[in-house]
Amino acid sequence: MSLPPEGDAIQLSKMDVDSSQSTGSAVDVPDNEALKSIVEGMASSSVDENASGAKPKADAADSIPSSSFAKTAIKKQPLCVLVLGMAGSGKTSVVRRLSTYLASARKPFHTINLDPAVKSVPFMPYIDIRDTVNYKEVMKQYGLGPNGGIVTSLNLFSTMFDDVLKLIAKKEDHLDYIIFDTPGQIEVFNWSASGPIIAGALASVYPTVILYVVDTVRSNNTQTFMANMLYACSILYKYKLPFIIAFNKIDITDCKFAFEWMQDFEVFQDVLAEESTFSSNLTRSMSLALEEFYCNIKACGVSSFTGEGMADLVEKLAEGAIEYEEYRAEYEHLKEESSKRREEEKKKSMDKFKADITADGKEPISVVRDAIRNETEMLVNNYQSDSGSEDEELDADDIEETKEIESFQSFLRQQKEKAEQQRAHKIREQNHQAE
Ligand SMILES: Nc1nc2c(ncn2[C@@H]2O[C@H](COP(=O)(O)OP(=O)(O)OP(=O)(O)O)[C@@H](O)[C@H]2O)c(=O)[nH]1
Repeated sequence: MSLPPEGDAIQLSKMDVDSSQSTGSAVDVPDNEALKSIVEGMASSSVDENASGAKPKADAADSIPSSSFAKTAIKKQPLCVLVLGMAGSGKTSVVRRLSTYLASARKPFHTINLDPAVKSVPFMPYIDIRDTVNYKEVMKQYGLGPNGGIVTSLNLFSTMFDDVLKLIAKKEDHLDYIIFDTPGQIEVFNWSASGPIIAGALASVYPTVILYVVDTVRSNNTQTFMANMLYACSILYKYKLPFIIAFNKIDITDCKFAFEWMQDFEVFQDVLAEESTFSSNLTRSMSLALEEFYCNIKACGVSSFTGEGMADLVEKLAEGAIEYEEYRAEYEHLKEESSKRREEEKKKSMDKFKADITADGKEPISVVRDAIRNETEMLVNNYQSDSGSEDEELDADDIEETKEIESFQSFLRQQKEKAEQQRAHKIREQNHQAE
């Protein structure tokens, strides 16, 4: 693990995957301590301002003393943009183009690469999963194929996502956007454990939106369009975060048709009427179900090649950030409700416990009773077996021990009687109250 030279994008530690343990042994847990030291180290290192678009250090706001009301009253938070989409839809290209656009608009941002299998990243990521998890070693050590390796790598990475949050927190005051590029296969993020962990962790701290990239050229086909929309719908309802669809590659095909299909159900039906396959019938019936989904999303057309539509996309992201506030309110409400529920459950079990406590308040009756019964039975058994052979001579120690046993037995009997009396008293009281 080595720190990048000052001025480079900061990287997480390389996960220690020891190739000598290649047969069936578990991959080492990510080196959190090393990460922590990097977090500390970051305080003194600087990030490449030009590559990442971060604000110059000598910002006017920085010259305001930290005790200043103006600086502490308004806490700026970056907008997290999770870029998802089918394989080859152009996620990475969109992240790259958006980065260029934000840099030229002097909007500070960072990019984070969550794709462990990507060969090269055409932008300078602030955090790169490949610096933490070696996906090929994961495949080797777990005996997995490429997809399993990607899923496992992302799952491993998500276990240390709190460290990623700490790294982000170090820079949050200076950032407007944090853009996350995700693995090529959408199911890796969407249906594995890591997706909800990462999205949930981000959304619980920062305004977060999902940017769903669609290949407009391929979506010209009604069935591909419907498959894309069903996927988008499942993501929207799964994460319940503000959702933006970016129809990419509009330099090849205009995305007007897609907007029409989304806005006007009949136009889509007319196109489907020209097809008579079984799948078009299925698509027809499904399109009805998606009407409500279309009302809840924002869409725009972009080209990662020409940069067309980037201004519109940034506008949609800003709307998403506003919409997120509703999510935050709901999230806070849910959090409050669940903590209330937990409190009530705690109180209920406490009451139950108190009701089961003896008069001297030391132990629940049932516990004392069971302990006494067990002890008594054990001692009586021992005593009987010991005294079974009358011919045996008892030495002084044996006599002493027998006396002790007898006296302890009598103590236990008393305790048992006391406990039984209390129990009977309690039952009487309960019956009395019931009457
Ligand atoms: N014409 C055109 N091609 C594009 C555009 N955006 C991406 N591409 C091309 O589409 C292909 C896939 O782009 P990527 O950015 O790698 O897509 P991705 O979704 O990140 O791909 P994976 O992560 O590997 O699934 C590449 O060949 C890009 O050059 C665009 O706006 N216009």
